[in-house]
Formats: sequence, structure tokens, C-alpha cells
Amino acid sequence: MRKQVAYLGPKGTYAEKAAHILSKLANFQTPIFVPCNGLHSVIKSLAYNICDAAVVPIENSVEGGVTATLDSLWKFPEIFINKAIVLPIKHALISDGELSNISEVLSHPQALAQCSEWLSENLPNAIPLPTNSTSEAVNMVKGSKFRAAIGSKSLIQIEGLKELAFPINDVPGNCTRFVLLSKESNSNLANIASFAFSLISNKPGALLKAINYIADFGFNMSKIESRPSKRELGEYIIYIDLEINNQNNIANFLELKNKLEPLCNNLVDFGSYFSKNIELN
Ligand SMILES: O=C(O)C(=O)Cc1ccccc1
Repeated sequence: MRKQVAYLGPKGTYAEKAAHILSKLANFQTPIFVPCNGLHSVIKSLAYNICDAAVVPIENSVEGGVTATLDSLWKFPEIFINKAIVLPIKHALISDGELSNISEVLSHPQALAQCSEWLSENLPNAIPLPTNSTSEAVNMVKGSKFRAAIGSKSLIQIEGLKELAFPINDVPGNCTRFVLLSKESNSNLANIASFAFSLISNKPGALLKAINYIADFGFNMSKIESRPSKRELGEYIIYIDLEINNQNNIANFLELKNKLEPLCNNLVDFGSYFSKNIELN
């Protein structure tokens, strides 16, 4: 059966590019790509079985964790990460007008943040306006001489607009990890295991005890970050990525999880999966 893959649309987003690459890596045969108009609706379309899979950004090299994705993985424990890619992100400034006339810059909040230094140096008086996605921003600047959008160069051809500047991201190595989510967990080939937990006790050394177990098993931790539990001020969920390799394999990870579980109110395993770095030309 053809898989329905939800992604942040409309067409032309970085997420769409990621959805195509990830569906190919997952061997989906002629998938149906379903554009959604916000990260929450992408995840809901999988959670409520409207789609079979969803592609979302989870982490950016400059801006850090994508909170809507992290919160959703905790909220919907039946959703698993199946695959990941790290996509280079190079932004262009796109418009119908001239640089000197631009007074408003539209884009996805991540893109605005990733270009904030460039904007303050080159368009110090322009007002940043957040949109649901980069391609939505490009659609909204069509026909305007004073609005510009930040998005991928490929949007220029689609929309017939002009490139005013490229690249405009503040950090040359700017990249985002996108994940393919579904309701099935796969653990065949993996180089990352991702999970999150909330601790039972809020006392000195509680987190250290959990981290010590990870160290005792010899796992290399490639990410640790916390998000508010949203139940009580000062109560946190800890998100962790571990490197999976020959020495520290999935069987070891399952053992580690058994050790950690008694320390936790809740522990959600997001899955073990392979993450691949993609080079674009
Ligand atoms: O709006 C898009 O094109 C997205 O895919 C979200 C996004 C925006 C900026 C960097 C990475 C992902």
C-alpha cells in the first residue's frame, strides 16, 4: 500500500526535501506526500492515523532542539523515530522588490533566528514576521516591493521571484536533523537511541544517579537537554541521545533502560534508528 507521509508544507519547504530523502531511504514505494500547515498538524496527522508517517525537524545546529517535536514525542509514546537525516540549510533572501526597499522579512521562526545577524547588519529596520513555513513566507511576498522572504533557493524557480542575497544564514555549517516518524519501532540498523524521562525524586544527586548508569554502561551521550514537564514549575523532562555502535548496542541499551526505569516516573523510548548526513550541491 502507498504510504501517506505528512510534512510541513506548502511545497518547497526544507521539510519537503527531507520527506523525499527519508521516504527513499525507507524504501517507501511511490509515497503520497501530504503537506500540513504547522508542525503540530504534521504530528497530529500521524497520531490520529490520518497519515502513516510524518517528517519533522528535531534539532538545529544553531537554534538547538525543536520544542514542538520534542514535546510531541513525549506526549504520544506510540510514535517512534524510524530514520534521521542531517540536512545542510542554506537560506536565500527572496523578493519581487529591491533590497533597499525591504521593510518586512517573512519566514519560519527558525529561519528568521538563523539569519538574525545578517538581518541586523543588512536590513536593520526591517520587521521580522513569523510564518508557518519558509514556502508560506515566499507565497506571501509575491507581488510586494517591500516584503522579502527567507527560504531555500529552490523556491525562487517555483515562484518566479528574485534572489536578493545568498547565503544569508549566520553560521556557514547551519544544518537541521529531520526525522521520519511512524507508529512502528524499528531497531535493525541504528547509530542513535533516543529517549526521555522524568525522575521520581527531586533531590540532590537524582539526575546524577541516572547519568552514572549511562556512564557505567559505557554509552557515549550525544545529546542531553531538558524541557519543562508543564505539570509543575521546576519539574523537567530530560531528553537523551546515545550513540549505538558495536561496543554499545541495542541489547545494552535495553538493559540500561531496565536499570533507569525504577528511577523514573515515566520513561519514553523514542526508538533506535540510523541518522545519515546528507550533502547537497
Ligand atoms: O519552513 C521550512 O521550510 C521548514 O522545513 C522548517 C525549517 C525552517 C528553517 C530551517 C529548518 C527547517
